[in-house]
Amino acid sequence: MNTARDLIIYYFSGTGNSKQVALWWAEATLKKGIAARVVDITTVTNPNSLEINSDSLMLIVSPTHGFNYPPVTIRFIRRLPRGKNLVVLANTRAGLKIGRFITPGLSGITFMLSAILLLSKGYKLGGLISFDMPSNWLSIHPALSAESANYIFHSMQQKVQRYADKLFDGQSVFPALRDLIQDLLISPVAIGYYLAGRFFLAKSFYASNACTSCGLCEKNCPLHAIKKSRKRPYWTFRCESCMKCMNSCPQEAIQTTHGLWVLLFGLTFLIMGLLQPILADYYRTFAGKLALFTLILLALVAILYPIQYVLIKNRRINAAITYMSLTFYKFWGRYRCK
Ligand SMILES: Cc1cc2nc3c(=O)[nH]c(=O)nc-3n(C[C@H](O)[C@H](O)[C@H](O)COP(=O)(O)O)c2cc1C
Repeated sequence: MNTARDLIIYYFSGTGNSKQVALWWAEATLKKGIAARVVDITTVTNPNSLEINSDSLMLIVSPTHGFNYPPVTIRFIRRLPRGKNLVVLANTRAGLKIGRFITPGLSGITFMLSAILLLSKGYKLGGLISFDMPSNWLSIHPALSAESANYIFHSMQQKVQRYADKLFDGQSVFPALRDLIQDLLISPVAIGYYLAGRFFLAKSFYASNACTSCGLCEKNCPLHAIKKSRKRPYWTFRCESCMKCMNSCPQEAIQTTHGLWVLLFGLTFLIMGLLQPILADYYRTFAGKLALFTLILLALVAILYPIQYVLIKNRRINAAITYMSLTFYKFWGRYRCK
């Protein structure tokens, strides 16, 4: 039997999946007669000053973004005080339903990096568990149907109960280790996303003509990444693409600029071609080419996003960009965690 006197659950959640998993854990823990507390990490201003009882069991739940915990979660773990507590790491991933099967998402370096950070602070690892919740990554795929999402929900709630039972019976709860090989294989992409990809994605959002300037996206952004200028939302580089804004906008006015992605990639390749005679040394290796491509792409994003922001105030230009956004079309839908 695990001897923890209570469970403290720290979570980050964009669209509600990780929050839901945190709440299921609290419920399962309370059923065992053990106290449970659920804390949203975005409400903790200084993790370093947290006073955590040495015999409390800790659970951290967060989505996976680009095969890693998002920066907000890593920052939280990095800033935790030193401690000797047992910590269980959990992530929620992109689950899809095919027939009766729930296909697993990919964790990449999610657990490796966080485990190293925690162990270096003196914590002990009590478990590593992934929960394949309905995918919320609507910049790249349409929303799951309500029926598929409900099926996945039901299955993951049972998984929480199963692992809570095991954990409090003192059994090993490291099922995520089974994914180690595929996680190691995907780790270069995880590093690439963390260093560069997320900045590109953060600048793919804009508000279409349907925006009523209600301010909800700005008010509810967990990372305070949206600013409003002349009544329209503007996404800063603080954005971690958690999808809360897009999935909860009452007008479904927040879109991803898919059409402009194509133009942006085209422009980046064009500049790469023009620079080749000058920077021939960088073109000799794949790593050199990739680094250059990424730098040019990010520089273009930084320059063109403010220009796009001004241009989309023109209703015709806005409409043209919107017709090139897959997220605008009805079939794409939105993901709302129930
Ligand atoms: C920007 C972004 C990146 C994502 N990357 C991954 C990933 O690498 N692997 C994965 O399995 N799921 C990935 N997902 C899916 C989410 O991790 C998953 O839907 C999660 O349950 C969302 O949790 P939340 O509702 O608490 O924010 C990604 C989602 C987003 C928005």
